[in-house]
Amino acid sequence: MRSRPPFSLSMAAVLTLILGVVISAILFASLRRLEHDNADIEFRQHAKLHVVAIQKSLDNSMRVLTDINQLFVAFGNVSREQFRLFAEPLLARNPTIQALNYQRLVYEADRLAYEAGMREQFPGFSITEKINGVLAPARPRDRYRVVDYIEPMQGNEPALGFDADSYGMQQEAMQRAIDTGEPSATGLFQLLQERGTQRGFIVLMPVYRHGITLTDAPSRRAAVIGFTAAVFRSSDLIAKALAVENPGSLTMAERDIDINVDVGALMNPVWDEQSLIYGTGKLPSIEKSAFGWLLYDQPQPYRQVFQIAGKTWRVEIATPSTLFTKRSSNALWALLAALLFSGGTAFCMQIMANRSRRIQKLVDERTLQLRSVNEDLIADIAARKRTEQALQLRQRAIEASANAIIITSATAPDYAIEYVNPAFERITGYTAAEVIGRNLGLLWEKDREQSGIKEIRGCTLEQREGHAVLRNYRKDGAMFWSDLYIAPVRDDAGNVSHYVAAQYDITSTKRYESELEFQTNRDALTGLANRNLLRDRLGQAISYAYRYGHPIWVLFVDLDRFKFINDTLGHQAGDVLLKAVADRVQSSVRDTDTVARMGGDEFVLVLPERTDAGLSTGIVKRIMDAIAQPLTIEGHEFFISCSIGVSVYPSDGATPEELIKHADVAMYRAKETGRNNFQFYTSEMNERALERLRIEGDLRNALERNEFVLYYQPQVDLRTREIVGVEALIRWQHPEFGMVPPIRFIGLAEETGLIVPIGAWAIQEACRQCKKWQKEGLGHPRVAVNLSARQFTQQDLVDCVAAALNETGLAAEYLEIELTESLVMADVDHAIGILRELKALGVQLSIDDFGTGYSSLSYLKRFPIDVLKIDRSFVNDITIDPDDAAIVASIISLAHSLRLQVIAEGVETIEQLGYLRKHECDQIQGYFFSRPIPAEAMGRMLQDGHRLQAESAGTLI
Ligand SMILES: Nc1nc2c(ncn2[C@@H]2O[C@H](COP(=O)(O)O[C@H]3[C@@H](O)[C@H](n4cnc5c(=O)[nH]c(N)nc54)O[C@@H]3COP(=O)(O)O)[C@@H](O)[C@H]2O)c(=O)[nH]1
Repeated sequence: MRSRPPFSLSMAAVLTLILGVVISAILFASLRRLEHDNADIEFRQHAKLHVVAIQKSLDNSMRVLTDINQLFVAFGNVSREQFRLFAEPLLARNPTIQALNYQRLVYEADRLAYEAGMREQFPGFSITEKINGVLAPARPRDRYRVVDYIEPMQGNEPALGFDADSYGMQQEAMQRAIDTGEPSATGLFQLLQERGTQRGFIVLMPVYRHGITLTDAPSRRAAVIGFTAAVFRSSDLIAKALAVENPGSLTMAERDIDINVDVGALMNPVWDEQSLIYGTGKLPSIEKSAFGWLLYDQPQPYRQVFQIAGKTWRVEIATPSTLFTKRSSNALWALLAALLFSGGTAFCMQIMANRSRRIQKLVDERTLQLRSVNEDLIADIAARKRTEQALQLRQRAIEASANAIIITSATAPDYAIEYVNPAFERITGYTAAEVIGRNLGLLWEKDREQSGIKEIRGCTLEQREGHAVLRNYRKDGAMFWSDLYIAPVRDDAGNVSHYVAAQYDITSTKRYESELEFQTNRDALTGLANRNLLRDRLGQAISYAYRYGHPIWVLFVDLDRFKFINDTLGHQAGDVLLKAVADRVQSSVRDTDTVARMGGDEFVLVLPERTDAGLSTGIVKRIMDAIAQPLTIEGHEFFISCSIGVSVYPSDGATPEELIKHADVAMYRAKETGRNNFQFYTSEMNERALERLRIEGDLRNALERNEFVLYYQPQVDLRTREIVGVEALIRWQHPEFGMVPPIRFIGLAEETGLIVPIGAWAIQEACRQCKKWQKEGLGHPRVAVNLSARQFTQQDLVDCVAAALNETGLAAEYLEIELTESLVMADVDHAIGILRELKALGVQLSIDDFGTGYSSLSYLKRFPIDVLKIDRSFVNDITIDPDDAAIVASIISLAHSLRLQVIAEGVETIEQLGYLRKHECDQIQGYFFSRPIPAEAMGRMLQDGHRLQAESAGTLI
């Protein structure tokens, strides 16, 4: 049940009411003002009429008096009868006049006669005066102003014969009348004939002797014989005047003005009770208040002053204040009507406000309900939208998934596919249309021997989740690895209605795993086992051998001259060679044997002995033979040999590390004994290997200990037979091992980087020595210094050479830098840059071991070189190998065509010398002339002027 709202005034209603009241009040005030003004105007109009009436009445009376006076002027002597006849109609027409009389001036002398004559008509007549308030015969005096004629007689009898002069108050008026000849009124006094309390007055007008010319006051006084007078009862005069003016009504005020009118008429210009001849009400008091007009009708008093009969008359008309409702209630009614209207309007407003409030409340309630419903609706819509969006998102996510998603029916036995996403189509090559309705097994139907298939089947039978890695097959038959997750989908009742399967293509992962496995255990270049797998396999083999008491052979294979091939042909060619060797080695052994590559050109083989086939050196030879087979790389045929060290389990070691290390030591020994052979490990070999390690350690301190020396091998000019140069060749004077040849430590120094400071020392020392010889006057041979690969890549090589020249003072032209052909060909552009810088110093440049590499003629042209040095290996066989002889001849010819000097090294025999001379080789170097010798010996040779023997040269050629 709805509760009634608490009553409250609406603002609109209150404002309406206030406005209504204000308007009502204004309306009321306006109407009241109007009414009041109307009443005022009306009052003044009527007041004027009153005044006019009074004035007219007085004027008329004065005219009557004048008329009666004119009677005397006209006739001189007027009889009583004539007077009566004349006065009666005048009086009838002017009822305001109490009486008209003629006052005759009677002198004392004439009194008796006069009185006697009068008694004839009026027995007992005598001139009278008022003595002590009682009429009595007038006391004798000079002159009497006797009321002789009086009309009407009735009511005025006491006045007949009265000596008016006995009233002193008339003297002034009488004198004024005489002097002016005009009517002149007396003051107010009690008339003789008055019975009541009313006062009266008399207006006198002189009667002059007939025929006298009146020029001035004295003549008038002298000529005056009497007076005509009009007698007025003051109140009656005004009352009658007002009545005459407004006949049929008591007062004009009562009839016309409809208000009480106070009229005051005075014979005085100022208000004076004594001179008040007529008065009603409370005149002259007028109540005045600022808002009196609002509630009371009281017009402003009307005053008028005028002159009549020598007197100033003042008439004042006022009305007492009366409640306006007495005569005017329009304003009140209007006020009431306005108030009622305002109240009604306010009430209506209140009702409307209440109604609006109720409606508003209802609207609010409905709005709240609607809002609540709306919010619920919005929330519902939002929830639906979210659900829809979530569904769409899932749908899109499934569609966008990079992995295959399959939904199948849970109905056995088909478990038919109902949905597959685009990823499934992409991965398998099947379209959705092709697989829908079929069993997911179509992906592995040609490869059913997989354990994962059993797991997936178990999942569907037991209605559970599951996972399996499977080999699947695309529509085109290509295999791919699939990681398949399957899960049951339950309906609202909890029954399995479908299965959802997510299929991840893990082919790349599998490939990566196998690659990783390969990288972890395999040599990337050859695919052979790497160190890891080798250790693992060797460990397993040791375990097996240990258990069954079988021996194991570990072969350490190192290719001979591989570095040369690698340096000359480049890494790519080296790789080809290594792969070929790997294949040959692999195919030389049993599948169960392990072939590993240790890095570079080193291979290790694990050959466990088997009961069916024992181990023999035949296996080693077979391997060496396989490797020694000719090999063609980039069109060049190579014959490569190897050195093999063999260690045997258990005699040479019990661990993989020991066995590999000892095989390595044996391989070194094999190398030392002339390459292309094999050596079984012996304990002595180990000592030598240890010695090598020691040499490496000592090499680091050799420079500081000044253990290096330079030997010099002379270079002889074949035309002059004189020594024109020397090659500086380093030697290490080891405190224990004696003189160590460079072949034993240069490689080690290269590997360790020690070649850089050692090489720098060699350049410095060679320059110093050469300069010394020059200073000693031993001629000017140039000194050639070998530069290793590591030095050639040294940043400050040029600075180093320049410093050596500067510090020793050797002229650059006497220094020759020897670089191997393979070194400059490794990076031609770099080499050209360095060579140019070196050449800019002024030094000579020669290419060492020329012929062993593959110098391009175009490159050769670009190199700023001076000398080509024919490799010893060609020189060695020029007398027995026509090919080498041809090569040497070609090199000489080529060098000359390029305007280069040619020097042949390794000249040991006179035949070699003869061949070289024949082919115009420029210089030779070799044991034939001199081995490398210490500096002192070289100095002596220079000093001695040692020359190539002409006989020998000539003989041999
Ligand atoms: N980077 C540096 N390499 C150097 C330096 N000193 C030497 N070497 C290099 O060491 C290698 C071996 O040098 P070495 O044992 O001194 O052998 C030289 C000669 O003794 C040898 N030779 C000279 N004539 C003959 C000969 O008639 N028969 C023969 N069997 N051997 C001979 O040849 C070596 C000089 O060869 P090459 O340098 O190619 O002219 C060697 O490669 C040196 O380069 C060094 O300071 N720095």
